[in-house]
Amino acid sequence: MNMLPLANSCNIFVAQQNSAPPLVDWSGLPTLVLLVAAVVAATAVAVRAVETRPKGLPGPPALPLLGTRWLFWSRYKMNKLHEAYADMLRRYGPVFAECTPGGVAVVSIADRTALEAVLRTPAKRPYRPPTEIVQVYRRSRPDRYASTGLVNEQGEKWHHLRRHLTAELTSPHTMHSFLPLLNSTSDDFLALLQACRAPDGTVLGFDQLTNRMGLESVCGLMLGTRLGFLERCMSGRAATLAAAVKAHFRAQRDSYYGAPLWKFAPTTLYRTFVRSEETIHTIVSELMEEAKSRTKGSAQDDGMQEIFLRILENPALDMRDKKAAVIDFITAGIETLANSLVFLLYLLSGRPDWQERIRSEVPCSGELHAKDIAAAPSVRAAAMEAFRLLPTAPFLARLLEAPMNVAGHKLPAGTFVLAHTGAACRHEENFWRADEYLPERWVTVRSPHAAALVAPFGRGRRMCPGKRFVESELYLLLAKIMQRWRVEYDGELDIQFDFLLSPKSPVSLRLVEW
Ligand code: HEM
Repeated sequence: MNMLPLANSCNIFVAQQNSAPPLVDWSGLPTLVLLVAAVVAATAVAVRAVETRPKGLPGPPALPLLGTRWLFWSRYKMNKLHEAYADMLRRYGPVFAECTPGGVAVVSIADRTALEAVLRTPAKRPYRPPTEIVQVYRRSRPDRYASTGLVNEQGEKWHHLRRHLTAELTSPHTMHSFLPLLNSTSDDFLALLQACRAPDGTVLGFDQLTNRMGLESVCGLMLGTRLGFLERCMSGRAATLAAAVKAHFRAQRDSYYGAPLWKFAPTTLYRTFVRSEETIHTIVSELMEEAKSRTKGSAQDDGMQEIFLRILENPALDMRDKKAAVIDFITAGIETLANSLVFLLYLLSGRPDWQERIRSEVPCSGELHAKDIAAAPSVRAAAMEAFRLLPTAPFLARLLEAPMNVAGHKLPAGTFVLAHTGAACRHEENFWRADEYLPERWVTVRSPHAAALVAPFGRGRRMCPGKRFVESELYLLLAKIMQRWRVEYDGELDIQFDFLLSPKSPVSLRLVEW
């Protein structure tokens, strides 16, 4: 997802109306005119940056031209953004405002009542601020992109894409049909783990192996075929794709929180982003072509093939949108899934008793069916609790559709809001022993228990369409790992913000025979 759900640029209104090429052509502009224009623009922006914070809202001081972004270049580190927000929520309270260099207020909310109100708002076409760098690049490539894609589009265009692209992905029938393939993919993943285990059970670079699992399973789901990313020696193509996805997320983070120079000149950041986007496009296009030629002549009618084929065959969609959708689904699925699995196992390593409990609830070996998972509430509780404590998307971005009163502050329609669900879930007012990993709270509820705040896949009509698939996969993988090994991890996992919360690579954990 470019996750997309996270913070994004605020110059979106301008960018949306302006389909001019992204980068200024400096060569034809006399320097003096340019300088005068820059000074006038800078003065206007500086005045706005200081003025636009909603009245009475606390927050860090905004500087001319920089807004509050200077904080991410001085006091805080961009790769520790989750800690930066935790610190700001402590300093300024559960509702505070930042200012972008463009002078737009971004209101952070971690107050329960306000969060519930924002997440409950029943918008028909919820507006999630797009990632500007993706938008700018895709608009500069009309040969490849008919739109900026499901993740970044808004309004009717978004609704059209969502309606035509996600029905298969979100259907229980599809997931049911996909389960046998998911079983065999998970078995191959376990075989890979086994092959990479040292004699004491240590698996070095576990996160990279889970990335390959994410890649294989999401490609399997979208393209209807196994691609071999779980073979012992990873192909150069898989490694390149995984690296490009990581670079893609990081570049989105830096484009938002770093200096916005990429908007004016083709900086290294912009070029890195373009390279990652083009690498992903090229590799996924190849995979799609290969999958298409494989499906020719094979009249297999299973749920997973339907996703790919139905997207390709849908006459209501432009071919470029179909391709972009498969690319976006694959990009959205790899890291999110891998990070969630690492977080889940890391947290469980501190609860050997809960691992025993899972093991006692699942069959000893063999293929697992939906009914086996349904009969193992401890599996679902373990995953839910990991999503509460370490969600890979710790906040959701929205533009308010209507004015809203938030903790005594009047926010006008159109306000850019960051809903900090992750931070609110760690608050003692919202959860009993909030900072502890206690899966039992999802079996026997202990007050306080603000379950509505746990929103790892977002909320409302823009909620993640991969949710059903991810849940099936995480449950299955966890059950299969627990069938075979218990998990151990020494020390504390180092977590960083790569536009998603991610474990700092490489992660080593131990898979020990029962
Ligand atoms: C653990 C795995 C995943 C997590 C935690 C996750 C989380 C999210 C979140 C938080 C959002 C934003 C929702 C909102 O704004 O309300 C989102 C959107 C999205 N996700 Fe996921 N996701 C995951 C996996 C996937 C997978 C596997 C796919 C595709 C197969 C996918 C495709 C998308 C798409 C296309 C969107 C944009 C939807 C829209 O704007 O209409 N995600 N995801």
